[in-house]
Amino acid sequence: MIAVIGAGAFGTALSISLARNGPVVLWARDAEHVEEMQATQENARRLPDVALPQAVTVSSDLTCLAEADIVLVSVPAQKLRAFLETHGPKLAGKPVVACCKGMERGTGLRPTQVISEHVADAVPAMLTGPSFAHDIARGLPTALTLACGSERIGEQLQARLTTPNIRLYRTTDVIGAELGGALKNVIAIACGAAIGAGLGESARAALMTRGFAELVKVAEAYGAKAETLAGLSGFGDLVLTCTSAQSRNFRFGQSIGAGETFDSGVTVEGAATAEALAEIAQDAGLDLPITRVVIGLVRDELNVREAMDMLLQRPLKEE
Ligand SMILES: NC(=O)C1=CN([C@@H]2O[C@H](COP(=O)(O)OP(=O)(O)OC[C@H]3O[C@@H](n4cnc5c(N)ncnc54)[C@H](OP(=O)(O)O)[C@@H]3O)[C@@H](O)[C@H]2O)C=CC1
Ligand SMILES: O=C(CO)COP(=O)(O)O
Repeated sequence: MIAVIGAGAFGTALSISLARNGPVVLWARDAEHVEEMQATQENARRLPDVALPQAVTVSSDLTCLAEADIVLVSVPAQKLRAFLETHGPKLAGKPVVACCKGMERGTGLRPTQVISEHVADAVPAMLTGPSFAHDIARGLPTALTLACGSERIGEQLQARLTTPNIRLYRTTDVIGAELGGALKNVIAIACGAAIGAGLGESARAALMTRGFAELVKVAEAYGAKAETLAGLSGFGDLVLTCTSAQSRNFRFGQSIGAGETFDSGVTVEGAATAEALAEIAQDAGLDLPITRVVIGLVRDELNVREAMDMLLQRPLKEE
């Protein structure tokens, strides 16, 4: 059986799709939330208007993990450590698939590194790529990356987690898959801010392209492979997130650009990841101009016009 930790939008969507292969248990920390989902067969708080199939059992009791041979963890990257500090030992020895996109503030660690710190004999893997929760839950076609350092376990996970509407490509480049997914969210905030401020589609294309160059610079410095970054988990997800108003990171940027408020309860991974990235970039001697302006925008230390001037007035260089 497959267990999914975290009944957010993504965990719920993955459970719905995986249930087409067999039984799934979806764990949520809040017993009241679980009761609501059981009563209505829907996760109205996080993924409204999609029915939970019978093959999904919703529970707030982690003893369900004993029966699971694969565990997907779908809590936000900044919340992963808190979950594992309490419950990590229950995952010992199992393949644990991180489904979150981010870099931890204060440590700069990737989700699979946080898992390895807290789960004994962990076999960490990563599921990432261009997909909105609602698309997956509605059965629309998607293609994602499954990254696992072990070729053998990666193949097993690829087979078990492929569903009728999720086609999985496999890689052993875990670093590349994780960093692509984390960093594209920062660039999506920049693109959203440009569009929200009315700077136009040419500005968005420039930010996506130079943002991708920034993503590649960081990820290669940490050992990622160029082909992973050019694939679904990097370029693919950058395109989706920077061009769709379904993206929360993009919408958050758009609200900054338009001078509007944004609901602080909405998960926006790119804001914390930009800060984490700046912390590690300084130590690694990396110059990340787009990340820098995103931090300025998020902290409200810059407006969009000042951010654009900062980017445009940098010394001229070769592409
Ligand atoms: N939504 C999407 O389209 C996609 C999301 N992702 C990634 O999935 C990850 C999760 O996002 P998403 O599901 O959308 O987020 P949501 O905001 O919808 O849900 C977050 C979930 O995490 C739970 N949670 C938070 N902290 C803890 C904790 N300490 N212990 C246990 N559970 C916790 C929340 O529980 P509670 O409700 O009790 O607060 C909630 O169920 C992110 O990294 C995101 O980038 C990836 C692809 C697509
Ligand atoms: O990662 C995602 C799409 O692949 C979801 O993006 P948001 O978190 O910006 O909504």
